[in-house]
Amino acid sequence: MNTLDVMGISPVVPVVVVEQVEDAVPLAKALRDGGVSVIELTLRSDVALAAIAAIAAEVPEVVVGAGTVLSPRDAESSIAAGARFLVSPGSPRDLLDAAHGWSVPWLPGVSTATEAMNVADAGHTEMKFFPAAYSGGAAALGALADPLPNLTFCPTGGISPANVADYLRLANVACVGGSWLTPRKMVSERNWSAITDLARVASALRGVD
Ligand SMILES: O=C(O)C(=O)C[C@H](O)[C@H](O)COP(=O)(O)O
Repeated sequence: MNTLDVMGISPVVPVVVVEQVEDAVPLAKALRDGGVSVIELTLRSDVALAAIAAIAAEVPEVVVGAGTVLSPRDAESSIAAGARFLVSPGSPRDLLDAAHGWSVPWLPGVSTATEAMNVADAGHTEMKFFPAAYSGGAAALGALADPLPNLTFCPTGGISPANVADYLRLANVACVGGSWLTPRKMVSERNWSAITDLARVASALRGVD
């Protein structure tokens, strides 16, 4: 599976924080049942790697990746746990160098034309635009398409049902990332059917034809 394959699974990639490892599998199934078969599970909790491993083993039809990959060590431990892709908020040199050795796709983060050009120079044509809403939003991202037509983005950060369509209609956007499919309260209450409902709405969104 290459980076564009991962980006093509769902118009919205849920960005998830799992605090209790036993929530990982029902959460993945709830998203799947709503038509969202991809998860960016952030390394922002102590159980994140265990949660990735549980989903990879028990819900293999859902493509689970690791988010908040800040170091080569994060990347290696995520791949060892079963992550099938990696996402970072930025694109520092140590990650760009180490990425050549990774066996799974990686979305480095950028928020400016210069960063996007550096990442492209390192061989990546797909990247995360972060934090999207605070870096000029859909208008800024759309404006990058003229000078950088070969690059494809997954904008993330401040995207919601209210503005998601502005991003998905851009020619240089393959998917968006967002935390709104798995609100913290719904997860802590284990309200899986409500998460399935949110996923169903998101999976029906359309990108550029
Ligand atoms: O953890 C990371 O690596 C991140 O890059 C942060 C996420 O992308 C945002 O937490 C998602 O943003 P919201 O949808 O605005 O909540």
